[in-house]
Amino acid sequence: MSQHATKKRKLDRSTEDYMYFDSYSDVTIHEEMIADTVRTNTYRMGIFKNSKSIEGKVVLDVGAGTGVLSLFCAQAGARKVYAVEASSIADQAVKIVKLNQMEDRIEVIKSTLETIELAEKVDVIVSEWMGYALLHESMLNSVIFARDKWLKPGGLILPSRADLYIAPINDVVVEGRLDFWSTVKGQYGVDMSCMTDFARKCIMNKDITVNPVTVEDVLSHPCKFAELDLNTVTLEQLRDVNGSFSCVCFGSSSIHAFCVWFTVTFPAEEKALVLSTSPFKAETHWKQAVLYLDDAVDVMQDTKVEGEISLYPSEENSRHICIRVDYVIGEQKKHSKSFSIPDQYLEVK
Ligand SMILES: C[S@@+](CC[C@H](N)C(=O)[O-])C[C@H]1O[C@@H](n2cnc3c(N)ncnc32)[C@H](O)[C@@H]1O
Repeated sequence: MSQHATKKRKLDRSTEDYMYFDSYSDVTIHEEMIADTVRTNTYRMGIFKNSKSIEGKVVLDVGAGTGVLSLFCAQAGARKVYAVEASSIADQAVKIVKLNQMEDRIEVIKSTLETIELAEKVDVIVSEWMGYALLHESMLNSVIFARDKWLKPGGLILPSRADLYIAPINDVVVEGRLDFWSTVKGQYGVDMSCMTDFARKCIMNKDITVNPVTVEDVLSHPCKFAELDLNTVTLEQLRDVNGSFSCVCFGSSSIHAFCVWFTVTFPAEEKALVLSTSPFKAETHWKQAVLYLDDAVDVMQDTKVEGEISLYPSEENSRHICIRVDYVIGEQKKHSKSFSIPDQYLEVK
């Protein structure tokens, strides 16, 4: 093995958790989340629309961060909110609760959810647990743990459902980067066109890329491939969230990648409220997960794109998501490709 070779090792659970909670102890991630007005306003509305179920009730906020959702619940009339946060951002949540004069109703508990002892069961669980491609971070496991241990029978979970979508996309930026190497000769008199293959291998690799995808990039109607009911989903089911898809292309183009995104839904008396990370909606900090094919594939109007997709935790770090797509485009034979979130911490020199 060369001096520069790297290999991946499996991290133990406590190292995974240390790295994970450490990533939430800095201001940047909380700034990004609070500044994401689509996210934060939809949670705010989702909580207020359920105020009849919250008024005078006990709420558990799983992963409270700065305490923003706990404060929304207190403003919606909760009698008591347990704001559980494992990272050191909990110290800031204490200050924010005090600043808003809610210390009589919100109790910040600086601990992992899995190790807390509460004096009572709760009527409502609220949590913002979604990661890239919905399941990155595996935080939904903690919400399920909380539901099974602390939620009263018939209690409310906000949000209460999640849906996953896929669509083929064209990526003009990647197209431009690949074409670039054929333009070098015209500019400098040196032919670098043979770099195109190398560039394709580097760019269209096995990393899950998090990019904002625009409506114009999307080549078919979205296809829903999985839905999770938070009232019933089990830890076992989260080990492999999968489904099939079948899309029909709008017109002539090249498919460079699949794009995956999610919605979560808040129940409401009249119309349920949806927080969407779709490329057809306003951008959120989750953007979209982009999975590049090995090669671009030309398609025409009505070309069928079908397959199966599966999301599962990485073997090296159970908080990291992997995605496998088995797909057929038009008359092509079946292809399979597995993707993972790139992580410098998993590489040991
Ligand atoms: C996506 S952030 C959401 C923060 C906040 N609720 C908000 O909406 O701005 C998730 C937070 O949950 C915390 N968290 C994740 N899993 C947890 C667990 N098992 N126990 C306690 N805190 C947890 C993380 O440290 C992080 O601060």
